[in-house]
Amino acid sequence: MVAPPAATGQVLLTAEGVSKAFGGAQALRDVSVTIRPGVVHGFVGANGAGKSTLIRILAGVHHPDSGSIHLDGQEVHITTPLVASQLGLAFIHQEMSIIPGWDVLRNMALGMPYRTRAGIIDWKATRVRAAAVAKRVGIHFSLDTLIDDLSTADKWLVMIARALMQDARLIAMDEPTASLSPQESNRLHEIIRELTAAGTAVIFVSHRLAEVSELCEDVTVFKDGRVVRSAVNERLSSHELVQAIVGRRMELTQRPEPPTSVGDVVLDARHVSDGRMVKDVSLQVRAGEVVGLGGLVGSGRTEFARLLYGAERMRSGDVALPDGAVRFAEPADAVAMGLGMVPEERRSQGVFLDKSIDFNINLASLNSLRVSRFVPWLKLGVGRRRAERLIKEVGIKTRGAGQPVGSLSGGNQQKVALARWLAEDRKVLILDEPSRGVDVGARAEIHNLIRELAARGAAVLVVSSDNEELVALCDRVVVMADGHVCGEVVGDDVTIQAILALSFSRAHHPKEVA
Ligand SMILES: Nc1ncnc2c1ncn2[C@@H]1O[C@H](COP(=O)(O)OP(=O)(O)OP(=O)(O)O)[C@@H](O)[C@H]1O
Repeated sequence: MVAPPAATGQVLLTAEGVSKAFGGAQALRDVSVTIRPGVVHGFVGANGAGKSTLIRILAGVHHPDSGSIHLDGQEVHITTPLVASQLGLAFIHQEMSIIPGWDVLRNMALGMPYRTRAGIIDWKATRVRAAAVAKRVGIHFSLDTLIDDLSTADKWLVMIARALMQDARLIAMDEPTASLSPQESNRLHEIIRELTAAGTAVIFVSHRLAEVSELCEDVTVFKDGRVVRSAVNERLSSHELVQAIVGRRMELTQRPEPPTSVGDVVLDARHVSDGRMVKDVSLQVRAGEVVGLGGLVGSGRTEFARLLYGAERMRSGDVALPDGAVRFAEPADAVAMGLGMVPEERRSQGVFLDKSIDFNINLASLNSLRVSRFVPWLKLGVGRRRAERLIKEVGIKTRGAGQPVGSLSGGNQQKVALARWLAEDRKVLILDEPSRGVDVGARAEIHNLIRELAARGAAVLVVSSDNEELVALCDRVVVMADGHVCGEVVGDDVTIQAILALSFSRAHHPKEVA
């Protein structure tokens, strides 16, 4: 197959007829893509469709089984990440390659040929260049700031600055906005527009189809390792993108049916504070209810959820479950008491990457697999069948239950983190960003599963920065700002506008002294 011709202008890079298999799994089949200079090119597709695999091939991390790559019309063999970098190709992934403990300057300079004077790194010259690049991407903090002290959005800026330090001609960004607030995403979009205006090509991977539609002039849609649509100089609407990705029309944001029966309060948090980010928060969730917790980044939502399941210590306040007041020292205690949780940081807190899907799914419900209370054996066959059933129900794209979670695509790892809590009925589920990185079709499936769990009597608290998700999923949404609960919307009043209005409601109040 020949790369689709760019309708207008020049061509920077083409991949032609690229195929790649991992073991028995065909990740890419005869894929062709054309990247134009100065253009934002969106890569979209379901989880496991092959987007990251193509990017890793361009980055020199994987090698194609067949096919070719041309840069400026010349065939190139990107055998290692160093070759990619020398060719002017830069890559920024979700799990950013920042060096903790280093300052911004050293993180920006990483990977570029250091300027040396008499064999010693010339930090003075490096700093001058870094300062110019930092200004270009709108870095407003000192280059001496410790990288660990930056927000995710600011770390992205540092990564973009690093790419520019290397004079990158193409920057591929894998889900850059997945962890950013709408405001931070808008700022990143502006920077991307400036980069492309100056001639840099950008590959932009995202499951947020509205932003792809707005930002990307060219789009490639992947499905099951193939390209199913290449749009050149043509903006596809969100609906057109959904149709290409899932192969059918789908409503994007619909309110859920109201619950048929809501029971007693199951999770009762009163006056919870951590002395820092969470200030006197009270919230109740009843059996059968899906309650959303919204607010801007930094509002204290995630911190509050982490206090509830024992990942952080409460300074004051009470949390009660039906069996009485609880104060968990660690998440394992919460799990033993019938809580389930999907933490925000999936890769570091949610799943064991080197272990199989089977192991990860059954991890929280090992007790139910014991042959008897007195025998330390497990009914492994039961566990395996349970894992296989859930793989089907949640739609995890895999070769089988024995596959290590680390070799799944990002969105499929998230599905495993969620499936663990579907293995057994949980009284309370706390889900932080449950569909981050999950494709549009699977997202709807995950939402259905969460609603089903609630219908079976679970009390569900969903923390999300994605207001569309809160509208599509929750019966009621509590909004936090500045560490406080600043309001609540219920039923038909749950709209994106109402959540946003509440999120900003404290913005003009003077900050309290904690
Ligand atoms: N290192 C690997 N070993 C085995 N299989 C792999 C490896 N990397 C990717 N795969 C498989 O290749 C397929 C394509 O995965 P890829 O990561 O490219 O998908 P993706 O479109 O980026 O998905 P997502 O949106 O979830 O990030 C998946 O089935 C995945 O399990």
